[in-house]
Amino acid sequence: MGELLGVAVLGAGHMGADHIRRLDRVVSGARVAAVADPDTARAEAALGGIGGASVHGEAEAALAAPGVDAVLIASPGPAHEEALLAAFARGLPVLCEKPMVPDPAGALRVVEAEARLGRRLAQIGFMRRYDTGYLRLKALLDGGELGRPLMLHCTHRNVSSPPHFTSAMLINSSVSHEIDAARWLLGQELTAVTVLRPASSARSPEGLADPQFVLFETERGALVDVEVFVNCGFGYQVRCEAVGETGSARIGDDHGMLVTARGRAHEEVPQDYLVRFADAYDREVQSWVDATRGGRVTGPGAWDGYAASVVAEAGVRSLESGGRVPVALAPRPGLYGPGGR
Ligand SMILES: NC(=O)C1=CN([C@@H]2O[C@H](COP(=O)(O)OP(=O)(O)OC[C@H]3O[C@@H](n4cnc5c(N)ncnc54)[C@H](O)[C@@H]3O)[C@@H](O)[C@H]2O)C=CC1
Ligand SMILES: O=C1[C@@H](O)[C@H](O)[C@@H](O)[C@H](O)[C@H]1O
Repeated sequence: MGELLGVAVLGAGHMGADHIRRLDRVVSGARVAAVADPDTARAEAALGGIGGASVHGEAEAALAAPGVDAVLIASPGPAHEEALLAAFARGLPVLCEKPMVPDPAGALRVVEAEARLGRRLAQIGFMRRYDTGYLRLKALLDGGELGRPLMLHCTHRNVSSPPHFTSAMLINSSVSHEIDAARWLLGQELTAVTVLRPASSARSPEGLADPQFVLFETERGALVDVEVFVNCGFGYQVRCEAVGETGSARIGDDHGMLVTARGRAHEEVPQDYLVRFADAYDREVQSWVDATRGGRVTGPGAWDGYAASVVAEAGVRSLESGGRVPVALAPRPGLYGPGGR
């Protein structure tokens, strides 16, 4: 490694471009060494003239480029397994956007490959673990301030969904964040899932089951409900209320600016995740760079990515059947420790 961690960014779309900007201008200790995207013009545009970075049409070529010490995967979910395994084969540390691998069998292959290496290389991009509100909620829960946790009530609304979005992606892309946040906040595995379909919004694309209502059960009897609505049209809203035996706490109402002008006051509502979670992404990537430069892996790992995929897949089956679907995780390899979350 040179003075700075040389990062290969795979995928230069919305998230990839934002991470390239972040690595170049926000985070310290790293530089963009290579970018791969089948759309090389998009990769060039995302780089926007950043010097010293090579552009490639294939991920493998970026991993092999000079000066690459680590990898940030921001390609679409189905491309993640191949990229993760290629990074492992080269011994490169990885920050992989969620979902780690949408298909649980593929996610398990990633866990097994990392376990065979005998050391952790992957951090998964569940950035809510770096959001100030979520961190405060976690501290309250861990400190026993709310008593034994009984319920989490979650809201996840997007202004609109991208054209390729499917009904399953409301769960395995959007709700994957609540799945990870619930496991982390409660320190419990999710054991069953039931998905209900209210009437779809007339504003949502034809055929998309949107909104959905998702109910998770946990291993110690808590319940987690999630309203997910990805074409709500009115704002990006992510809320979470924890209810315990002795108190409750809610996050997600205090984002945006309070504007007072011409005798009226209104609050600005963020329109997307890049605004709402900007600080969390910054902290996530800085923390990954710092840990990687120190030869460590911290934050959510491959086991968390795998667990999220299994729970999400159970959710998709419940969406299709309308019934309650139990969650069955494979045995956890020793590499991930007994807590694993
Ligand atoms: N943490 C978060 O809040 C968010 C995470 N994401 C995740 O980030 C990832 C990317 O999402 P977006 O940027 O929204 O998608 P996007 O569609 O805007 O960009 C994906 C890019 O990857 C490129 N690509 C396709 N196959 C590739 C391959 N094999 N190797 C390298 N590049 C490839 C595409 O040409 C495209 O430029 C997904 O996993 C998504 O779930 C997306 C939005 C927010
Ligand atoms: O990860 C994300 C997107 O992929 C997903 O599609 C959105 O619903 C989430 O709000 C966003 O954080």
